[in-house]
Amino acid sequence: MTFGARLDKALTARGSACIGIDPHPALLTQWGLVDDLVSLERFALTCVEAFAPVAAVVKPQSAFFERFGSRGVAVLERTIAEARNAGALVLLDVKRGDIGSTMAAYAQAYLDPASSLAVDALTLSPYLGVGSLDPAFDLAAQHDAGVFTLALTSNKEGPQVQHARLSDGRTVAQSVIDELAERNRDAVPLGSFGVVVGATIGESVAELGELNGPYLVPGIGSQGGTVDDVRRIFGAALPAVLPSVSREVLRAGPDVPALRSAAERVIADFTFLRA
Ligand SMILES: O=c1ccn([C@@H]2O[C@H](COP(=O)(O)O)[C@@H](O)[C@H]2O)c(=O)[nH]1
Repeated sequence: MTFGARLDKALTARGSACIGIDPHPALLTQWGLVDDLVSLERFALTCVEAFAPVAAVVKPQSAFFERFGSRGVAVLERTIAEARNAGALVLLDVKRGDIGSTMAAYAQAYLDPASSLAVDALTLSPYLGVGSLDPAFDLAAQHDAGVFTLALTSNKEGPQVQHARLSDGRTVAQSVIDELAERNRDAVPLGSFGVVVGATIGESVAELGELNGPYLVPGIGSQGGTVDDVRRIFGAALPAVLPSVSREVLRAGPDVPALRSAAERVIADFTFLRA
């Protein structure tokens, strides 16, 4: 089954929410942990226990694992494996992007099922040109995995690049979405090639109705984005929206039932997406 089909099924069964696993140093401290590898593992596996049985998607942020070097990456591998075993789709937020020949190696790392870092989907950055990501798109298609390519990010610096206009008048963000839409053409019920559109973007400078793929929507909660922002930005595309929340939920830890309740509140807030 393609990633798009698996995601569609998971969103129907579990509700539309992606819960982030972001072991920020400040959150480790707030949880009464210290900033070390043992705490990283405790934090990540507590998140898996709380979220993976109920959330459609969990999203580990690779940076917070990589900062501990190879042993942090080993914790990430265990986090990915345990979350998938518990029934969640795992979307790794790692924002890779490089020239095509190097991109092929990144793709192998995250999308080849034989890799210890293999995930259901990952995030990609298109700013070496969307075509440079083709090796990842091709491997994702080969292994029924998914990708989410940055289009309109939630940070305030994004518009400088993403709102720029091409010679044909389209914004850069629109051109990214259009290339992914081409990859999703004819996919049923949902394509596997998603884009990232933040809840904090204000008015969209891109047409969001034609992707036929999922929208990963970060920026909700700690960055100021709201449920109403999501409703306003996406219009007819709302059923394909995957809202993503990290710190707002993680602050409920380290108690597993409290973390799960916080995740379930996010799921409940977004039931309207597929009502
Ligand atoms: O445009 C983007 C793309 C990715 N992110 C990532 O999502 C989470 C957001 O965390 P919160 O605590 O919910 O703010 C984080 O991992 C970012 O790297 C994003 O925020 N915006």
